[in-house]
Amino acid sequence: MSPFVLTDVAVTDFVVNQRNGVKGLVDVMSPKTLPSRYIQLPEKRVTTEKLIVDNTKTGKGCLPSPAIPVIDVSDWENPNVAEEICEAATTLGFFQIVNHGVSVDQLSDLRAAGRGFFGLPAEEKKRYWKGSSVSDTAWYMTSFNPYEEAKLEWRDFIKFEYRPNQVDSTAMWPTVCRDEVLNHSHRMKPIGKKILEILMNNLNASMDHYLEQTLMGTLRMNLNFYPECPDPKLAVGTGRHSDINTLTLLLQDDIIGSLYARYGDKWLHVPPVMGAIVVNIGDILQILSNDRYKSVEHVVMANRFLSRISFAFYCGPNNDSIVEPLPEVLENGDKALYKSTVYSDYMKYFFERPHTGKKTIEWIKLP
Ligand SMILES: O=C(O)CCC(=O)C(=O)O
Ligand SMILES: [Fe+2]
Repeated sequence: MSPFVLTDVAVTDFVVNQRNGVKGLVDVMSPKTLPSRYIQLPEKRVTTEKLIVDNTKTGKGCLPSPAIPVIDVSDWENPNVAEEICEAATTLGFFQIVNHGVSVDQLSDLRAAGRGFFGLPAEEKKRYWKGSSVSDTAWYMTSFNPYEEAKLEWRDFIKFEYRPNQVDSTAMWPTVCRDEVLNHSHRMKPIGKKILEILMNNLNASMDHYLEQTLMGTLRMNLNFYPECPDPKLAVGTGRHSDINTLTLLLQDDIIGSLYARYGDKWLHVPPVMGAIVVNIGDILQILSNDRYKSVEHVVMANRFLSRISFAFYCGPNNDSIVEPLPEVLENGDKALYKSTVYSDYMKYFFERPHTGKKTIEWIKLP
């Protein structure tokens, strides 16, 4: 029996104000039903009728279901690789890559280190709470923006920001995962660069120093933790959003598939593939390419019996970068679809609100 009644006020106080996170709630109170603070409005839930069913397995329907492509990148110079990447970026906005050079063991070590962080005593994790973190480049938080959200997301996370020129910026990162997080970013950065080069090449834009600063001048990583949830159908792990960067390289759990990408008015499963990295296009690539590349909404469901961890490596612009459609994509006389925006303003708009689908990019869309 829970020692407290899990009213909205009590949950907010324990999870947010006392900084225990949703993992703290599960560890200490083991709720048998979903507290109402987490019961999403029906339109925010991902229910089975909104999922795309794989009709190749059921034998129903005549058209095959779309599927997120899995691209073998063992030879980056193979023209098929560029073709498949550009095709996925212009259609589904999501693909997975395999044979990228990071081993299954290295990925498992990262997962173990990430679980190590979330498994720390609450008092230890609280030291990183956003707004009063002991590190100015690492913040721990629950949900997404709990001070603005009507309902909370069933997730805790820690965000790391890489500042290459600031020598000791990682000194205060949690030692339980610092080296693995740093190693992972060193492995992901060249992969992100390769993919961005391919995507820019396809737009006839050359990746000079200036463009590189806009595409990947700032690198960040989110470690997301989704505890077991008493009623996943009513909750959401990460709410509907598109990423506000250029490119995300995501390591998801190797067994539990909880990530869904928008396809029409339905949700398409992004299944776990052994050793794969999920890649998705962010809003800034959609803006730079004037809608040639698609930043696709996605959502993460919670799970009943198992916790899940994911690692999102984000390539994005520097705060003072101006984002706008590239001259190369407007050369043929196309009208710019987005107004010029300073990236820090774009981020502010996103982070000041709850997760709300594609609202941020719509905000700068020209009439
Ligand atoms: O947990 C996941 O699979 C995805 C998380 C996500 O969308 C994000 O961190 O931007
Ligand atoms: Fe995302």
